[in-house]
Amino acid sequence: MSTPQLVVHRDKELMAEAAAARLITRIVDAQAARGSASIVLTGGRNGNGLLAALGSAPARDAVDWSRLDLWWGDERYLPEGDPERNVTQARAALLDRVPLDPARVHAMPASDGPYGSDVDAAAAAYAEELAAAAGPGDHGGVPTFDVLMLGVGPDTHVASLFPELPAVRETERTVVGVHGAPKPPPVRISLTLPAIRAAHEVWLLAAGEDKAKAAAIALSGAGEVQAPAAGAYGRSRTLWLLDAAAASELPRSLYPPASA
Ligand SMILES: O=C(O)[C@H](O)[C@@H](O)[C@H](O)[C@H](O)COP(=O)(O)O
Repeated sequence: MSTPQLVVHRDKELMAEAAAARLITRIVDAQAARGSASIVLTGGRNGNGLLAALGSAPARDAVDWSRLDLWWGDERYLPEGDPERNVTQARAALLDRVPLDPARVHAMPASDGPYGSDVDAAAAAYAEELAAAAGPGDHGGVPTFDVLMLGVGPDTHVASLFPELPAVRETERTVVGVHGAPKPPPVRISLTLPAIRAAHEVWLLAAGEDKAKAAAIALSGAGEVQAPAAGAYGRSRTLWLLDAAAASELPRSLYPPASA
Protein backbone atom coordinates (compact mmCIF):
# COMPACT_ATOMS: atom_id res chain seq x y z
CA MET A 1 0.00 0.00 0.00
CA SER A 2 1.36 3.43 -0.91
CA THR A 3 0.62 6.48 1.26
CA PRO A 4 -1.45 9.06 -0.63
CA GLN A 5 0.37 12.08 -2.01
CA LEU A 6 -1.61 15.24 -2.66
CA VAL A 7 -1.29 17.79 -5.43
CA VAL A 8 -3.60 20.78 -5.19
CA HIS A 9 -4.25 22.97 -8.22
CA ARG A 10 -5.87 26.41 -8.34
CA ASP A 11 -8.99 25.30 -10.23
CA LYS A 12 -10.42 22.33 -12.11
CA GLU A 13 -9.22 23.50 -15.53
CA LEU A 14 -5.63 23.70 -14.36
CA MET A 15 -6.04 20.38 -12.57
CA ALA A 16 -7.20 18.73 -15.81
CA GLU A 17 -4.35 20.24 -17.83
CA ALA A 18 -1.68 19.30 -15.29
CA ALA A 19 -3.08 15.79 -14.92
CA ALA A 20 -3.14 15.39 -18.71
CA ALA A 21 0.51 16.47 -18.94
CA ARG A 22 1.36 14.04 -16.14
CA LEU A 23 -0.48 11.23 -17.92
CA ILE A 24 1.32 11.87 -21.21
CA THR A 25 4.67 11.61 -19.42
CA ARG A 26 3.64 8.41 -17.69
CA ILE A 27 2.45 6.80 -20.96
CA VAL A 28 5.57 7.88 -22.86
CA ASP A 29 7.83 6.51 -20.10
CA ALA A 30 5.99 3.16 -20.02
CA GLN A 31 6.11 2.88 -23.82
CA ALA A 32 9.84 3.66 -23.80
CA ALA A 33 10.48 1.04 -21.13
CA ARG A 34 8.17 -1.77 -22.25
CA GLY A 35 6.86 -0.90 -25.68
CA SER A 36 3.30 -0.30 -24.50
CA ALA A 37 1.29 1.29 -21.73
CA SER A 38 -1.91 0.33 -19.99
CA ILE A 39 -4.27 2.91 -18.53
CA VAL A 40 -7.62 2.64 -16.75
CA LEU A 41 -10.09 5.43 -17.47
CA THR A 42 -12.81 6.75 -15.20
CA GLY A 43 -16.23 8.10 -15.97
CA GLY A 44 -17.46 11.41 -14.62
CA ARG A 45 -16.79 15.08 -15.32
CA ASN A 46 -13.25 15.12 -13.98
CA GLY A 47 -12.15 12.08 -15.96
CA ASN A 48 -13.69 13.47 -19.14
CA GLY A 49 -12.17 16.88 -18.44
CA LEU A 50 -8.77 15.25 -18.26
CA LEU A 51 -9.33 13.46 -21.58
CA ALA A 52 -10.41 16.69 -23.27
CA ALA A 53 -7.31 18.45 -21.89
CA LEU A 54 -5.17 15.57 -23.16
CA GLY A 55 -6.60 16.11 -26.63
CA SER A 56 -5.39 19.69 -26.72
CA ALA A 57 -2.12 19.18 -24.83
CA PRO A 58 0.95 20.30 -26.81
CA ALA A 59 2.77 17.00 -26.11
CA ARG A 60 -0.16 14.80 -27.13
CA ASP A 61 1.66 13.52 -30.23
CA ALA A 62 4.48 12.14 -28.06
CA VAL A 63 2.12 9.26 -27.25
CA ASP A 64 2.10 6.24 -29.55
CA TRP A 65 -1.67 5.75 -29.47
CA SER A 66 -1.46 2.41 -31.26
CA ARG A 67 0.50 0.91 -28.36
CA LEU A 68 -1.85 1.92 -25.59
CA ASP A 69 -4.29 -0.39 -23.81
CA LEU A 70 -7.34 1.35 -22.41
CA TRP A 71 -9.52 -0.24 -19.75
CA TRP A 72 -12.39 1.16 -17.68
CA GLY A 73 -12.78 1.31 -13.92
CA ASP A 74 -16.54 1.18 -14.22
CA GLU A 75 -19.39 1.45 -16.66
CA ARG A 76 -23.04 2.34 -16.57
CA TYR A 77 -24.89 -0.76 -17.83
CA LEU A 78 -26.76 0.82 -20.75
CA PRO A 79 -27.06 0.10 -24.48
CA GLU A 80 -24.07 0.59 -26.79
CA GLY A 81 -23.73 4.23 -27.83
CA ASP A 82 -25.93 5.53 -25.01
CA PRO A 83 -24.76 9.08 -24.23
CA GLU A 84 -24.61 8.20 -20.52
CA ARG A 85 -22.14 5.35 -21.04
CA ASN A 86 -18.65 6.20 -19.81
CA VAL A 87 -17.09 4.86 -23.01
CA THR A 88 -19.40 7.02 -25.18
CA GLN A 89 -18.34 10.09 -23.22
CA ALA A 90 -14.65 9.16 -23.40
CA ARG A 91 -14.93 8.69 -27.16
CA ALA A 92 -16.49 12.14 -27.51
CA ALA A 93 -13.91 13.76 -25.22
CA LEU A 94 -10.85 12.23 -26.93
CA LEU A 95 -10.82 8.64 -28.12
CA ASP A 96 -12.48 9.25 -31.49
CA ARG A 97 -9.76 11.77 -32.37
CA VAL A 98 -6.62 9.70 -31.75
CA PRO A 99 -5.29 6.68 -33.71
CA LEU A 100 -5.93 3.98 -31.10
CA ASP A 101 -5.80 0.29 -31.98
CA PRO A 102 -9.48 -0.73 -31.61
CA ALA A 103 -8.40 -4.15 -30.32
CA ARG A 104 -6.72 -2.41 -27.39
CA VAL A 105 -9.76 -0.35 -26.38
CA HIS A 106 -11.34 -2.60 -23.77
CA ALA A 107 -14.79 -1.12 -23.24
CA MET A 108 -16.98 -2.84 -20.68
CA PRO A 109 -19.99 -4.72 -22.12
CA ALA A 110 -23.23 -2.90 -22.96
CA SER A 111 -26.73 -3.94 -21.88
CA ASP A 112 -27.77 -4.73 -25.47
CA GLY A 113 -24.75 -6.96 -26.02
CA PRO A 114 -24.33 -10.75 -25.66
CA TYR A 115 -25.17 -10.75 -21.91
CA GLY A 116 -28.43 -8.80 -22.23
CA SER A 117 -29.75 -7.76 -18.85
CA ASP A 118 -27.40 -10.16 -17.00
CA VAL A 119 -24.92 -7.63 -15.64
CA ASP A 120 -23.21 -10.25 -13.49
CA ALA A 121 -22.40 -12.32 -16.59
CA ALA A 122 -21.17 -9.16 -18.31
CA ALA A 123 -18.91 -8.41 -15.33
CA ALA A 124 -17.56 -11.97 -15.37
CA ALA A 125 -16.76 -11.62 -19.09
CA TYR A 126 -14.78 -8.44 -18.43
CA ALA A 127 -12.92 -10.23 -15.63
CA GLU A 128 -11.97 -12.91 -18.17
CA GLU A 129 -10.76 -10.30 -20.64
CA LEU A 130 -8.56 -8.80 -17.93
CA ALA A 131 -7.26 -12.21 -16.88
CA ALA A 132 -6.37 -13.02 -20.50
CA ALA A 133 -4.34 -9.80 -20.72
CA ALA A 134 -2.45 -10.47 -17.47
CA GLY A 135 1.09 -11.74 -17.87
CA PRO A 136 3.15 -14.05 -15.64
CA GLY A 137 4.53 -11.10 -13.64
CA ASP A 138 1.09 -9.64 -12.95
CA HIS A 139 -0.91 -10.16 -9.78
CA GLY A 140 -4.49 -11.12 -9.01
CA GLY A 141 -5.79 -11.81 -12.50
CA VAL A 142 -5.40 -8.33 -13.97
CA PRO A 143 -2.59 -6.66 -15.89
CA THR A 144 -0.45 -4.30 -13.81
CA PHE A 145 -1.97 -1.07 -15.07
CA ASP A 146 0.50 1.80 -15.35
CA VAL A 147 -2.07 4.34 -14.22
CA LEU A 148 -5.61 3.77 -12.98
CA MET A 149 -7.70 6.92 -12.67
CA LEU A 150 -10.74 7.35 -10.48
CA GLY A 151 -13.18 10.21 -10.03
CA VAL A 152 -14.33 10.64 -6.44
CA GLY A 153 -18.03 11.07 -5.69
CA PRO A 154 -19.40 13.41 -2.99
CA ASP A 155 -20.27 10.26 -1.02
CA THR A 156 -16.63 9.01 -1.39
CA HIS A 157 -17.52 6.42 -4.04
CA VAL A 158 -14.91 5.50 -6.64
CA ALA A 159 -15.59 3.57 -9.86
CA SER A 160 -19.03 2.07 -9.02
CA LEU A 161 -18.03 1.09 -5.50
CA PHE A 162 -20.53 2.88 -3.29
CA PRO A 163 -20.35 3.06 0.51
CA GLU A 164 -21.69 -0.04 2.25
CA LEU A 165 -22.89 -1.82 -0.94
CA PRO A 166 -21.67 -5.41 -1.53
CA ALA A 167 -19.29 -4.44 -4.37
CA VAL A 168 -16.96 -2.54 -2.06
CA ARG A 169 -16.64 -5.59 0.20
CA GLU A 170 -15.59 -7.91 -2.65
CA THR A 171 -12.26 -9.56 -1.94
CA GLU A 172 -12.07 -12.32 -4.58
CA ARG A 173 -13.49 -11.18 -7.92
CA THR A 174 -11.82 -8.45 -9.97
CA VAL A 175 -15.01 -7.19 -11.64
CA VAL A 176 -18.56 -7.24 -10.31
CA GLY A 177 -22.06 -6.29 -11.38
CA VAL A 178 -23.52 -3.51 -9.25
CA HIS A 179 -27.24 -3.35 -8.47
CA GLY A 180 -29.00 -0.46 -6.79
CA ALA A 181 -26.27 2.19 -7.20
CA PRO A 182 -27.41 5.45 -5.61
CA LYS A 183 -25.98 7.44 -8.57
CA PRO A 184 -28.00 6.74 -11.74
CA PRO A 185 -28.15 4.45 -13.52
CA PRO A 186 -28.60 1.86 -10.76
CA VAL A 187 -27.08 -1.04 -12.71
CA ARG A 188 -23.36 -0.83 -13.35
CA ILE A 189 -20.16 -2.83 -13.79
CA SER A 190 -17.15 -2.05 -11.62
CA LEU A 191 -13.61 -3.10 -10.93
CA THR A 192 -13.25 -4.11 -7.29
CA LEU A 193 -10.75 -2.78 -4.77
CA PRO A 194 -8.38 -5.76 -5.26
CA ALA A 195 -8.28 -5.05 -9.03
CA ILE A 196 -7.73 -1.34 -8.42
CA ARG A 197 -4.88 -2.05 -6.03
CA ALA A 198 -3.06 -4.10 -8.68
CA ALA A 199 -2.22 -0.86 -10.52
CA HIS A 200 1.23 0.70 -10.26
CA GLU A 201 -0.26 4.13 -9.79
CA VAL A 202 -3.76 5.09 -8.70
CA TRP A 203 -4.80 8.70 -9.30
CA LEU A 204 -7.91 10.06 -7.62
CA LEU A 205 -9.40 13.16 -9.23
CA ALA A 206 -11.53 15.50 -7.17
CA ALA A 207 -12.57 19.02 -8.11
CA GLY A 208 -15.26 21.29 -6.72
CA GLU A 209 -16.67 22.18 -3.32
CA ASP A 210 -19.02 19.20 -3.32
CA LYS A 211 -15.94 16.94 -3.09
CA ALA A 212 -14.37 18.70 -0.10
CA LYS A 213 -16.00 16.54 2.59
CA ALA A 214 -15.37 13.33 0.64
CA ALA A 215 -11.67 14.10 0.26
CA ALA A 216 -11.35 15.02 3.93
CA ILE A 217 -13.11 11.84 5.07
CA ALA A 218 -11.22 9.49 2.73
CA LEU A 219 -7.87 10.99 3.65
CA SER A 220 -8.48 10.99 7.40
CA GLY A 221 -8.30 7.28 8.04
CA ALA A 222 -11.89 6.27 7.22
CA GLY A 223 -12.62 2.61 6.52
CA GLU A 224 -13.02 1.57 2.89
CA VAL A 225 -16.51 0.10 3.32
CA GLN A 226 -17.81 3.45 4.57
CA ALA A 227 -15.51 5.51 2.31
CA PRO A 228 -14.47 3.49 -0.76
CA ALA A 229 -11.98 6.15 -1.89
CA ALA A 230 -9.96 5.36 1.25
CA GLY A 231 -9.37 1.86 -0.09
CA ALA A 232 -8.10 2.93 -3.51
CA TYR A 233 -4.35 2.88 -3.62
CA GLY A 234 -1.64 1.83 -6.04
CA ARG A 235 1.25 -0.59 -5.62
CA SER A 236 3.86 2.12 -5.99
CA ARG A 237 1.94 5.39 -5.88
CA THR A 238 -1.38 6.86 -4.81
CA LEU A 239 -1.93 10.38 -6.01
CA TRP A 240 -4.81 12.66 -5.12
CA LEU A 241 -5.20 15.41 -7.72
CA LEU A 242 -7.43 18.10 -6.31
CA ASP A 243 -8.48 21.63 -7.00
CA ALA A 244 -8.44 24.20 -4.20
CA ALA A 245 -12.19 23.85 -3.58
CA ALA A 246 -12.00 20.07 -3.13
CA ALA A 247 -8.99 20.51 -0.84
CA SER A 248 -10.66 23.18 1.30
CA GLU A 249 -11.72 20.87 4.14
CA LEU A 250 -8.65 18.69 4.37
CA PRO A 251 -7.18 18.43 7.85
CA ARG A 252 -4.32 20.89 8.38
CA SER A 253 -1.88 18.04 8.77
CA LEU A 254 -2.47 17.14 5.10
CA TYR A 255 -2.97 20.53 3.46
CA PRO A 256 -0.90 22.61 3.44
CA PRO A 257 1.70 19.82 3.65
CA ALA A 258 2.96 19.18 7.15
CA SER A 259 6.51 19.98 6.06
CA ALA A 260 5.61 23.54 4.97
O1 LIG B 1 -19.81 6.26 -13.80
C1 LIG B 1 -19.53 7.14 -13.01
O2 LIG B 1 -20.34 7.98 -12.68
C2 LIG B 1 -18.18 7.17 -12.44
O3 LIG B 1 -17.18 6.47 -12.96
C3 LIG B 1 -18.04 7.71 -11.06
O4 LIG B 1 -17.30 6.92 -10.19
C4 LIG B 1 -17.45 9.11 -11.17
O5 LIG B 1 -16.10 9.05 -11.51
C5 LIG B 1 -17.62 9.88 -9.88
O6 LIG B 1 -18.98 9.92 -9.58
C6 LIG B 1 -17.08 11.29 -9.98
O7 LIG B 1 -17.75 11.96 -11.02
P1 LIG B 1 -17.46 13.49 -11.36
O8 LIG B 1 -16.05 13.59 -11.77
O9 LIG B 1 -18.46 13.80 -12.44
O10 LIG B 1 -17.78 14.24 -10.11
